[in-house]
Amino acid sequence: MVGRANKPTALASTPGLAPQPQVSFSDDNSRVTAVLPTGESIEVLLYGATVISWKDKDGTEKLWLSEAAKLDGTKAVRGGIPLVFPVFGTASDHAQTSKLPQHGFARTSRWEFLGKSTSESTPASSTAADLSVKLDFGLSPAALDSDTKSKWPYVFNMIYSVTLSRDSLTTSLVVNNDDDKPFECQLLLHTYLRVQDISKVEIKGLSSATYIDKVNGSSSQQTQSSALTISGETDRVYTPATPPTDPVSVVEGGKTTFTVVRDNLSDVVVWNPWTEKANGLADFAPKEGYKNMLCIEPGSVVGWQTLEPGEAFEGAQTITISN
Ligand SMILES: O=P(O)(O)OC[C@H]1O[C@@H](O)[C@H](O)[C@@H](O)[C@@H]1O
Repeated sequence: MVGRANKPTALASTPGLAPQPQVSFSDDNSRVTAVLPTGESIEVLLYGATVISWKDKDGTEKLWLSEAAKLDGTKAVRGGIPLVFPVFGTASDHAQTSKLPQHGFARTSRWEFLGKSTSESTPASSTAADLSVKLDFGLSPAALDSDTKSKWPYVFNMIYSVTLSRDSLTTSLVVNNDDDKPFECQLLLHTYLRVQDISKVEIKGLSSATYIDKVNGSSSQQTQSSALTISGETDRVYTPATPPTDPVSVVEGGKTTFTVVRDNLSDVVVWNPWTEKANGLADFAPKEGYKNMLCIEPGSVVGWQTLEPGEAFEGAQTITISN
């Protein structure tokens, strides 16, 4: 455990040198916040290691968080970036995870804050160094309740790293199998992006990708023919054929607002509940909020990752904003 502090603190600068701009930081034992000297900020709940806020230098929120989201640890957070592990949705036909609730237990477990670190980079366009901050969180069976442990009795260890830079947010999840038997898992970064007006949004980078449409319940694969627009309930699991480094971008009113680059995550879920589904979700508010959100969820959810004893799987996303 590193650096518990109740009041905001600034990370130390090098002794003997003029004081440098610093990252300010606070940890009140239920949420961790970090603010770059240039104004960008993030806030992460220990419950679920859920990123609940990401603001740019002007204080503009980039993630959508429901006004009715429970932040007290009684329910998975509706908004931000909940973590899905070890099962996406429910999987009654998959023996190892069949007893687990929807989207598994990572988003409803209390994670441990492991520590923070900063790094500097000098962009080509500037001589001043930019700071970024990385926050690390950990989860292992020790933090699970006995009911969850009985439903998923594997010894594992996960590290989730959240890195805030001036124009981007990277979230990276590493799963280690510390057991003496293999286990199978799925994982997903369930990112709720904030948009101004969903009717003006186009999602690019999925053209020619195959997908399963969960709204019509069909298990047959379809192929995306052009940029995707959202005009009704949308719940699709895409598996782009392109390398995962090819970005998925969100374009609003003709301007690219988010670019999502995946690392080692082959699938992308696109979800918007639209009117009826949003009405049915007690923690979704305001009910018109579906117009201001779009879930772009990089993951590994089609099929299963098998981890042998001692093996690890790492997947990450980097979301870049254009101002
Ligand atoms: O209400 P939950 O459990 O947070 O899930 C929200 C949505 O999450 C998406 O990832 C799923 O594809 C949807 O089917 C689901 O409705």
